[in-house]
Amino acid sequence: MLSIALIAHDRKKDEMVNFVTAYEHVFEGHKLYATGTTGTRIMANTKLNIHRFMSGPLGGDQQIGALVAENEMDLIIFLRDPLMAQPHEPDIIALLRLCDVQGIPCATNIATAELLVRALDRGDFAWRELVHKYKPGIE
Ligand SMILES: O=C(CO)COP(=O)(O)O
Repeated sequence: MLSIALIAHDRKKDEMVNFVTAYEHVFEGHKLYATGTTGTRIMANTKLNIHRFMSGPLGGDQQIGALVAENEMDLIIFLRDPLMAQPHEPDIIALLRLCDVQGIPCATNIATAELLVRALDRGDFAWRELVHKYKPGIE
C-alpha cells in the first residue's frame, strides 16, 4: 500500500474527479491524501476514503510537502491550473521542488497522471516499498 496525494486547482477539479472515478479500482488499494477542497470533491463522488489536509491556499500544499520531505509520499497527482495565478504560488513551487529533491513521481497534467496510475496498477511502483523498508529514521 502506497501513499498518494491528490491535488487540483479549481478549474481542474472536475478533471480530477473524473480521473479518480475512472481509476477508483486502482486508488482504493492505497492510502490517499488530498488538499481540503479537492479531497471533499473526490469523496463526494467516489467511495474512497481520503485524509484531507488544509485547503491549498491555507497551507495544504505545505502539509503534503512535509510528508514528501520525509520521503513518506509515493506519488503526487497535482492538476495545476497553468492559466490562473495562485495566491500561494510559492507553496506550490516548494512542493514541486521537494518532489525533485526526493525523486518522487509527480504528475502535473492529466496525460502524465494517466501514465503514472497505469504504471502503479502494473506494479511499477514496487521500488517505493523498498524505499520505505530501508529508509533511515530522522536523526
Ligand atoms: O490550491 C490547491 C493546490 O495548490 C488546492 O487546494 P484545494 O484542494 O483546497 O482547492
